[in-house]
Amino acid sequence: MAASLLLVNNGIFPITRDAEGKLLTDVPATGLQHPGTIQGEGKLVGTASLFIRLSGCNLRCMWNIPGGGVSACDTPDSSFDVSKNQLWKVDEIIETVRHNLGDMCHVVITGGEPTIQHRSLKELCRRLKEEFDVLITIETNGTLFDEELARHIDLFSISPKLSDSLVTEEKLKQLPQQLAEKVAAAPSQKTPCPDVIQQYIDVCLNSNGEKDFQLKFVMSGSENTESIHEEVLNHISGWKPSDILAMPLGGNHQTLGKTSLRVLETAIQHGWRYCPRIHIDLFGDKPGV
Ligand SMILES: Nc1nc2[nH]cc(C(=O)O)c2c(=O)[nH]1
Ligand code: SF4
Ligand SMILES: [Mg+2]
Repeated sequence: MAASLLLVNNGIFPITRDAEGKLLTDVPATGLQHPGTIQGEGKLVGTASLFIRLSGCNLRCMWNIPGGGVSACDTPDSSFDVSKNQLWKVDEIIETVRHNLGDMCHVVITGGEPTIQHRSLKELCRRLKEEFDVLITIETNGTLFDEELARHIDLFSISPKLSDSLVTEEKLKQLPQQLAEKVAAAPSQKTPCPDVIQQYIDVCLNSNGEKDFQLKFVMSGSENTESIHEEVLNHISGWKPSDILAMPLGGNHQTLGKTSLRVLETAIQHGWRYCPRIHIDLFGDKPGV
C-alpha cells in the first residue's frame, strides 16, 4: 500500500497551488500572494520555509501563565482536537511541495508529534531529500527516536516538555468546559525522556557537522531553570549553552507579553539563546502561518 500521513486541515502551508499545480482560490493565511513563510523559531529563524504539520501527539501540554490563567498547546488541531485531520498520500504531499517550493530551500516537519508516524514520515523525508534541494527541520518533543528517519533530517528541533506542562485538575478548571473535556479524555505519555534526547544529540555529534540540534524549552521565567536542569540537562551530554533555546510561553501577543522579558532575562543569565516566535509577531495566532 502507498505510504500516507495524517495531516491537520490545510496541513501543508502556506501554499497557493494544489498537488496538480492548479491555483487555489483562497490566498494563504499569511495574506501574502505567494507560497511560503519564515521559520519563526530557533537557529534557522527567518529562513524561507514550507511547513508540513502532522496530526496527533502523545502529550497534552498545559502551562500556568504568570499572574494567572493557563495556556494549553498552541496547536490543538494536532494534539487533542484532531477532528479535521486529513489523510494524504506521500505522493500527493511531494507533488504539492513541488508546485509551491519555488526558490525555498527549507521544509519544516512539525505537529503534533511527527515521529508518531515515523514509518510513513521516513518515506516522505527520503523523497523530499531525493527530489528537492532542501534542508529538513523536524519539530519534535523528543520522546521518540527513529534512526532511519533521523538520517534524512538536518536540524532536530527538540522541545522537551517538563513537569510544569502536565495537565492537573487545577489547570483543567480554568479551561472552557468543552476544551477541558477533550484534554482530560486524551492519554499522555510520561515526559521528558533524556535517553531519547541523547540519541538525537549523538546522531549530530557523529555527523561530521552535517546535522545540528536545538533544545527549545517553553518558559515563563527563572522559575523554570531548576527543572530544565534537573529533568533534562543534568542527564544529557554533548550540548553547549548556545544549543539551549529559551522560548517564552504563549501562542498569542497577550500571553507572550507576560512572559517574554522574564524569559529574555533568564536566557541572558545562563548564556542561552532567547527564542522569539516571530511568526506570531508578524501574523498573529492564526494557524497556517
Ligand atoms: N512560521 C512558523 N514557524 C514555526 N516554527 C515552529 C512552528 C511550529 O508550530 O512547530 C512554526 C509555525 O507554525 N510557523
Ligand atoms: S508536545 Fe507540542 S504538539 Fe504535543 S501537546 Fe505539547 S505543545 Fe502540543
Ligand atoms: Mg509549535
